[in-house]
Amino acid sequence: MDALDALHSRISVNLLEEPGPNTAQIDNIVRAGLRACDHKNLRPWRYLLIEGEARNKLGNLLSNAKETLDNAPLDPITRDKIEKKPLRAPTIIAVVAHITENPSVPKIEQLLSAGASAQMMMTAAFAQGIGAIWRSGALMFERGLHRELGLTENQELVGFLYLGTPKVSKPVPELSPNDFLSRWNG
Ligand SMILES: Cc1cc2nc3c(=O)[nH]c(=O)nc-3n(C[C@H](O)[C@H](O)[C@H](O)COP(=O)(O)O)c2cc1C
Repeated sequence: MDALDALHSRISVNLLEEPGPNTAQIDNIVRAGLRACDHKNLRPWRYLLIEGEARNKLGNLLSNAKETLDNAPLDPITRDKIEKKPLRAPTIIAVVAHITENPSVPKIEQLLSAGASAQMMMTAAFAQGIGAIWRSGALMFERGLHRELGLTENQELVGFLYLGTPKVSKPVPELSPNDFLSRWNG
């Protein structure tokens, strides 16, 4: 797919099924992430590939994170619902912002770069015909979850990219550049 076509027509897919992207496709997705704009070339991104049984473990961690945030045990129905969330896609890539102290690059810029990296990956997935949706939620910011995922104190979760074969197709919304672009003449 032509780069501009992908950029102009990328769309998220929330209903995904097997198979997930293959090794070469994942490599392409990560390579796209690595081309995000990056002040001082700090490379403020890391990625965790979560597939197969690891998705069940992630579900378990998400339930635990919910219990921590609520400071109360989950009822079995809610626990089951949360535990199944990662099973909505065969493949998940967790995008992590890796923040380093730098006098020229504040944390916000490094987080933005990690977000840009995630967006690049979303577009690379779309360009290869892979369905993808960027998911987050309050649980994503729970530090116990971070620790269990192996994140260090200077790392933040930016999002979970759910990847797989699209089950549905959606039209691309019509948006006009003129509704968002204005000229500033000083
Ligand atoms: C930082 C971030 C977090 C998001 N979290 C969620 C989420 O948890 N659940 C969800 O359904 N969509 C979430 N979205 C939105 C979808 O990824 C998607 O962009 C949105 O549904 C619009 O669809 P489109 O990308 O096809 O325009 C998030 C988007 C961003 C940028």
